[in-house]
Amino acid sequence: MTKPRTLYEKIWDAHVVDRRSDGTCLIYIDRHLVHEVTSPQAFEGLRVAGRTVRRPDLTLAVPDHNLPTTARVDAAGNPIPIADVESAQQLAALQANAPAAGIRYIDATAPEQGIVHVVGPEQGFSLPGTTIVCGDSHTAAHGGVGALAFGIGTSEVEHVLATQTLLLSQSKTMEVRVEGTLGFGVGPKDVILAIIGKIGAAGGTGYVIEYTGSVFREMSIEGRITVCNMSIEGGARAGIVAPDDKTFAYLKGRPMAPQGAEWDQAVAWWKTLPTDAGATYDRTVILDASEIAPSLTWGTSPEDVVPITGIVPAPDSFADPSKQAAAAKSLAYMGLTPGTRMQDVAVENIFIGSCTNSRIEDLRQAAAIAKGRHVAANVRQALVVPGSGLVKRQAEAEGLDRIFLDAGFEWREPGCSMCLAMNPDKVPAGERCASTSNRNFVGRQGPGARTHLLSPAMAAAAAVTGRLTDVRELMEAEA
Ligand SMILES: CC(C)[C@H](C(=O)O)[C@@H](O)C(=O)O
Ligand code: SF4
Repeated sequence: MTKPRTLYEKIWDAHVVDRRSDGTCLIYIDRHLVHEVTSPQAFEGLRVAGRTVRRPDLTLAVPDHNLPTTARVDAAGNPIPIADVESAQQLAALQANAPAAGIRYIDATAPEQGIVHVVGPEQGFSLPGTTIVCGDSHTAAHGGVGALAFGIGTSEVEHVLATQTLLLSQSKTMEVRVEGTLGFGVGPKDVILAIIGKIGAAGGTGYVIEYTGSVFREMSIEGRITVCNMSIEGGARAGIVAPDDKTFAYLKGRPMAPQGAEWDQAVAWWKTLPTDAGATYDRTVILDASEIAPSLTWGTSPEDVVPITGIVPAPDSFADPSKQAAAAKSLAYMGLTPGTRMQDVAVENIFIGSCTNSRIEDLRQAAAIAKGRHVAANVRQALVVPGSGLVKRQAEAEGLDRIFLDAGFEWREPGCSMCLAMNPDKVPAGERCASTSNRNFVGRQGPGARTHLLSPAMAAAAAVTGRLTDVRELMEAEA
């Protein structure tokens, strides 16, 4: 009998091309996603070395980070030039490099354009049991469809373009099990914030996390992608949920998914992937679903998590002296006083978007709160940025754009937007943003910007009240 293995170990073993004496392995890469920020130097490296792209058919390129989210074509249908010189250069490089290498390139003006981590699963490019890389730390998102997916650096991007392989050491395995039923108003974003709050921003270092338990079995694929997306914020190399019937139903018929007999063969293999009974993980962390509240961050690390019913913590409430110092610094940057109720904190900016929370389900949840209400007078920017053109169209078909526009939100074109300050969407210095993105680092949304990470429903609730708000109050009001 073969030794029982975890999901991660099965995918790893299936992709080993060569084992080196030092324990590292050459791993075959099934899928490579490419965006404009981390690819120009990689393509340039290939050119200088006189190398070509080995498997352009396994590579997909789409611009997202540097694109403004305002209209992309003028009234005559011509592309509107990008004002920022560096952004324009990176975008032009991708637009030239990808097609020249025979790589499918989704243009900024195409309906399928979107954030690379939204586009992959949506196109059926990201599949269970595959190894997926991208020069982007949030590649772990694709673990939501049962892929082993992780971010790589620009030199590795070049290596994968040239060889379709990567030299890696195997990670340790961590099981994060959440059993039980999530409470009213609690969703995937609250679950991952609670997990990171528990394990810490470095807690996953050296591990690939498998999310197990009834909460993830019952969770939609969109929700699983949200959870896996933020694995990196818990320090992990990747996060993954075992593929199941929900995964297969989500992927079936997507443009780049296998069809016909190939589909049946693929499903048969995917069904063998879940962790075997008796397999062991290097570490297991257990959370009780009923103890997870609608959550958000107060500081500048994704581990700085409190329930919305909580208060801004005092630095001396932390045991570890280095955490005490970090908390004091965070609070100064965030302009917060210990003891303040989170719900008394006013916000001037709202961002609903990013590869964490810009899929259709996210927009539906935000719209359910925005419906029939209006953005508060003290809120100066309230952006809703769909993760892709296809999400945008679907939302429009469902009338969600009207709900947001009537409520005073802006309805934008797809892209990374205010998640990071690499395009015109920024939070002004000293202002606060209720954001559905995944990073609350100093300066992340613009120099001096103060970020509170939370769910789409909580962001919409903050928009209509003008302060951080327990979404359950607005949901109860509806009932
Ligand atoms: C620009 C890119 C390389 C970066 C990443 O690696 O994640 C960005 O997507 C981010 O979220 O910070
Ligand atoms: S949306 Fe944010 S986290 Fe996601 S890829 Fe873009 S910049 Fe990175």
